Parts: sequence; C-alpha cells; structure tokens
Amino acid sequence: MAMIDIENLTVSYGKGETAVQIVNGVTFQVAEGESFGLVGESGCGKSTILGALAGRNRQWTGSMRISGEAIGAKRSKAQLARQQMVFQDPFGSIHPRHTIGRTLLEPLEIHGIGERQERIEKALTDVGLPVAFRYRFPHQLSGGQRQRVAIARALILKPRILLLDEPTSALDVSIQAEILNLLKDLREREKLTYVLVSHDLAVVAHLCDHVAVMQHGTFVEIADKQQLVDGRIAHPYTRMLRDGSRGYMAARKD
Ligand SMILES: Nc1ncnc2c1ncn2[C@@H]1O[C@H](COP(=O)(O)OP(=O)(O)OP(=O)(O)O)[C@@H](O)[C@H]1O
Repeated sequence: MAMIDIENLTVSYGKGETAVQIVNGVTFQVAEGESFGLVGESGCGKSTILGALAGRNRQWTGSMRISGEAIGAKRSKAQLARQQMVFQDPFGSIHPRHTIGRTLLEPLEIHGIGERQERIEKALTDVGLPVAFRYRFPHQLSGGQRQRVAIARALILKPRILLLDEPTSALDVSIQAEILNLLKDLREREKLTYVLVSHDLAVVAHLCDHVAVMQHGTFVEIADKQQLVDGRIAHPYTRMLRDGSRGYMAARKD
C-alpha cells in the first residue's frame, strides 16, 4: 500500500469568473519511506500540490489517499497531523518574538497533545540541537539552526509524511548539505515519507527515489533516481533542467 496515493488531482484558486486551475490532473504514488521530488519552472504548481496534500489548499478535486485512508474536503486533526510542511524560509516561518520552546509548544496545544516537555526535548534532540535551545529566540540562531527548529516543529506531531518546500534553498551553500543529510537521516530513522519541492535537480537526486517534472500544472515525466543520475531521461524539458545542474550532479553522484 502506498503512503500517498494521488489520482487525477486538480487544484485551483479563486471563485467564479476569477477561478484559475493551477494543477491539471496529476497522478502519483509514494511508497512508505520513499522520497518523491517535484521539480519544474517557477509557477508551474509545485507548492500548490504540497498545499493540497497538507490540507492548506482546499479547492481540489480527484482522489487523495493518505496511509490508505480516503481524504475528503474536511480533515480530522489526526488526518491533518499526519503530514507536516517545512518551508523554504526559516526566517519567515518562525515567530520572531516567541522562544523556540513556545514555537514547538504551539502545535501540541492546537492538537491537545500531552507530554509536552518530553516531546519538545525529543524534537530538539532529533534535529541535533541542544535542549537548552528551547529558551532561545530565533534571532539568536543561525539560518541552519532555524531550519532545524522548523523541522523539529514539523516532527513534534509525529507525522508520517514531511512536505518539504525548497527546504535548503534559503541557506548558505555550506549549510545546505548539512540540512539535506539531516533530512536523509530522519527519514531512515523515523521511516518518514517525503514529498520535496525543489528547483534544483541535484538536491532532488541526493534525496529522492523518484522525481516528477512539472510544466504548466501537469507532469511531463516521472523518472527514478538512477535515470536522473545516468541521464536516461526522455523529455527535453527534463534534459534542460538536468543540463542546468550538471556539474553539481556529477559532484553528488552518491
Ligand atoms: N493563494 C493563491 N491565490 C492565487 N494564485 C496563487 C496562489 N498561490 C499561488 N498562486 C499562483 O499559482 C501558480 C503556481 O504557484 P506555485 O507556488 O504552486 O508554483 P511553484 O511551482 O511552487 O513555483 P515556485 O518555484 O516559484 O515556488 C502561480 O501562478 C501563482 O501565482
């Protein structure tokens, strides 16, 4: 059974005459413990798919099954907790005047979950931060540490799926690999399933088992990691993306 099973998903924004369909009938499955990448030019609908999976974009049609369960228009708290998002910008996504502890407490309060102190400490430890960081404020942390907090906040509800929207692209190059490796370790340790949006095929090749290439709201190709690394990819657009990150891909052929 696939952890994520999406059939003919369309997603739109706006109502009536101003409604615009952004995602035009995409179909994909992600097995438990796998990572599925979404790449494609800016505005093609990658984040919109993540938003629909997360329950943030509710204007969708098609069929969505998560962990074998059919997802409807309204989700229970348990269904919402099952997948959590990590955004690109760790500066914008964490409240600047809340301590890290308070940031991590918030989802537990919203979902009415107990054992809060233990969970906060475990979440910080899981992302490689000292537990004393709970008393710090975001401005006292580096960009990489803030992204670790954003990942800890996503993990604190014990989701089965992480939806990662360009999780390293706002970070210094030297920090990017550190966060990618953390995500890789976490996936293996916690048996998490990932959907990762990136404009960078090298990042996708590093982390993902399969990748869908998007153009104008549809998938033009789904390739596996080996096809990507070996250059056995069919669609001209995919080749163009690959050529754009060739040096990087060669450096990361692991
Ligand atoms: N809340 C919204 N209301 C209306 N239109 C939106 C909304 N969010 C996104 N869009 C539009 O939907 C289209 C797809 O946006 P989306 O963010 O999914 O693209 P993307 O592929 O993730 O791009 P990028 O790589 O730039 O993040 C864009 O044209 C965008 O302007």
